[in-house]
Amino acid sequence: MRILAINPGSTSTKIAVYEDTTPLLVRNIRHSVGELSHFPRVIDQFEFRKNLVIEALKENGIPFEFDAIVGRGGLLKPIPGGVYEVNDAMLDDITHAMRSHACNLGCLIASELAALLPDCRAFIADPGVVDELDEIARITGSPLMPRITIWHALNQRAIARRYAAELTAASPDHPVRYEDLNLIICHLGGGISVGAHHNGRAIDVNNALDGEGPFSPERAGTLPAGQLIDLCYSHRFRKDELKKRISGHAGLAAHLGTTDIPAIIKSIEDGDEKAELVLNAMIYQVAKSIGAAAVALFGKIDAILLTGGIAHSEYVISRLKERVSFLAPVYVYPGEDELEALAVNVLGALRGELPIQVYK
Ligand SMILES: Nc1ncnc2c1ncn2[C@@H]1O[C@H](COP(=O)(O)OP(=O)(O)O)[C@@H](O)[C@H]1O
Ligand SMILES: CCCC(=O)OP(=O)(O)O
Repeated sequence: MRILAINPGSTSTKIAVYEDTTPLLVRNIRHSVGELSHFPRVIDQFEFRKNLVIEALKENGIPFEFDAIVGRGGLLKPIPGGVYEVNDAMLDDITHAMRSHACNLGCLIASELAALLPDCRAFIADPGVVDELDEIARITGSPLMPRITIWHALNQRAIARRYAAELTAASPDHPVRYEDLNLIICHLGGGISVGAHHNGRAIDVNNALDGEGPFSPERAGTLPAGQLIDLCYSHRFRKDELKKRISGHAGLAAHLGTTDIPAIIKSIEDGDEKAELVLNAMIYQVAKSIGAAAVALFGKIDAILLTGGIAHSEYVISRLKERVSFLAPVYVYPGEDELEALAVNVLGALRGELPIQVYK
């Protein structure tokens, strides 16, 4: 089976081609804040990102022949995890999605490219709206505003399974499954999500997109609600501009004008005190979220797993470990397994080993 996996993130477009479980191509195309600022809305990046995928295939001599195309995404209604075939209801909900994020493009690009080929099917797997919250975690102080989650479901699960597989490989007589573990998993990407996983379910995890949790390279995280309301009525910003102050032009992008962590660390080394304070504040907020997840798990934690692009950074990881290592052993999985997870999920579905769910 030949599978094309497409993962549009807030700061990158990642693609991979798999022949069954063998990767034939893996590409990570990074996008600067300036490059994406030309597009008023994320949905306007559709042609740009689709063409990047087609060009990457051409440049690497990969023929446009696939059994399935799978995209990460999108921000649908809350649904159980798993593999879903793209259908009209999904495309309609994505096209009219209330929330904007690059992962919405994954579903749209997969669908459009699959339609160019006879017998090629389009899928998504474990989108960011996978919802397994404990009921107690949904309640906020306002009945008007129950909590929802938007998070790196695909990668957090993939990393959890990888950790369990590593434990099993180390002690084959004592096989361990993700479903046996209590884990805190922190994805450090353009957005940052911190999940409390209890026996294979993310019972609590922040909404990494819409103003909840730690701030991140391009998200505001939790904001002071009163000040936000005052800003809404200040006539200083239009609604779409204010939304960008929560997701897009927020976090490190708003404070420092870049989401590029290596560049920020370089300027800290060159003596930029503002950059140092802001990056350290982001690390501090992530550590506090990990502490909150520890409480959700009653302090019974097998491991803390740190993943995402920023987990490549020794600067960030060493400072995070300093604050959270007292809770549980910390393991680092730099980058993500999202492309492989997309391909493996779809392969399982095409082989009849995993159910293909229908989005309604
Ligand atoms: N080698 C690296 N060292 C430190 N930070 C990195 C490295 N590579 C990527 N990053 C940072 O990781 C973030 C993007 O993470 P990623 O998981 O790719 O996110 P997304 O899917 O949101 O685009 C960016 O802020 C980027 O600067
Ligand atoms: C879909 C929400 C998860 C998220 O924030 O993803 P990115 O880090 O890729 O922006």
